Amino acid sequence: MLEISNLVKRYGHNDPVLKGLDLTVDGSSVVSIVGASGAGKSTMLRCINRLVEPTSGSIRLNGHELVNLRGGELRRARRKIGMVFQGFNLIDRLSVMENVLAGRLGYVSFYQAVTRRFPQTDIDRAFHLMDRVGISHYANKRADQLSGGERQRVAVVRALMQEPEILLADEPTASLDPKTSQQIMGLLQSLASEMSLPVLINIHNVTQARMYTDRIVGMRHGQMIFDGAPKDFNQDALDAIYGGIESPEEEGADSDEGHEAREAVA
Ligand SMILES: Nc1ncnc2c1ncn2[C@@H]1O[C@H](COP(=O)(O)OP(=O)(O)OP(=O)(O)O)[C@@H](O)[C@H]1O
Repeated sequence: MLEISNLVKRYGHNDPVLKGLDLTVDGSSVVSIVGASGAGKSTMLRCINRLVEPTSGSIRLNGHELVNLRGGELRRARRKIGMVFQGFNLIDRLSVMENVLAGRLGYVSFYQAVTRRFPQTDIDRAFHLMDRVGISHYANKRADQLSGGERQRVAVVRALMQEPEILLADEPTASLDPKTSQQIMGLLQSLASEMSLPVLINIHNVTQARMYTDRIVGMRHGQMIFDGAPKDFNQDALDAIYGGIESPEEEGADSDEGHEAREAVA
C-alpha cells in the first residue's frame, strides 16, 4: 500500500508545486493522475521514488517511510519502486536482455554487475516476463533496433525485474502512436491485476485514463481536486481540472489539453 500524506514540494524559494497532497493506493489498483501541464503530476511521481526530494510530508510504501531515507536504505527502498518513463530510458547499444537484467542491478553484487554474471533465476525470470509481454524473441537484439512500443515493453519488463511493490509510469504512452498506446495501457492494466501490483500512471490522455484505469486523480496547481472512478469523471470534474487554463500561444482560449479532455468525456 502507498500512503502519501501532506506532501509538499517547493523548488528553491518558489511557491510550492505540491501543496499538501494526500493519496492512498492499495492492492492492484491502476490509478491515473491527470491535470494540465505544470499541475505537479511528475513532481509527485518523482517524490515517491525520490528522484525529487520532498520538502515535507510522508510517503509510506507498505508501512516503510521513504522520505528522509539516505544511502543504502534509500537504494534498498528504490528497488521496490519500478518506474517507466515517456522516453523509455533504455541503453540503446545494449541488447534487450541486458537492458532487462539492469532491473536486477540493485540486487546483485558489484562483481556480478560489472561482469554481467546474473544468477540463473534472474535470467529465467527475464525470459518469463519477456514472454509475457511478447518480446522474448528480441532478447539478443539491440534496444535501438526496436519500435517504440517494443521499447516500452522492454522498459516495463526491466521495472518488473526489480520485483517492485509499486509501479510508477510517467507519461508511458506519450511517445507512442494511438494503437500502441492502447496496447501498453492494456498491458499495464493486466500486469497490475496478475501481479497484484499497484500502478500509478501520470497521463495526459483522458480517454485512456478512463478506459484503462480503475481510479482517476485530478490535480490542479499542486492540489488534488478530483479522486474517483472513471464513470464519475464528468464535465464538472474536467472543468475543475482544466477550466480556464489558458494556452500560452492563445491568450483567452482554453488549452489544447482542456479541449482534448473535454472531447474525451463528450
Ligand atoms: N527541477 C525543477 N526546478 C524548478 N521547478 C520545477 C522543476 N521541475 C518542475 N518544476 C516546476 O514545477 C511545476 C510542476 O511541474 P511538473 O513537471 O511536476 O508538472 P506536470 O503536471 O507533470 O506537467 P507536465 O504534464 O507538463 O509534465 C511546474 O511549474 C514546473 O515548472
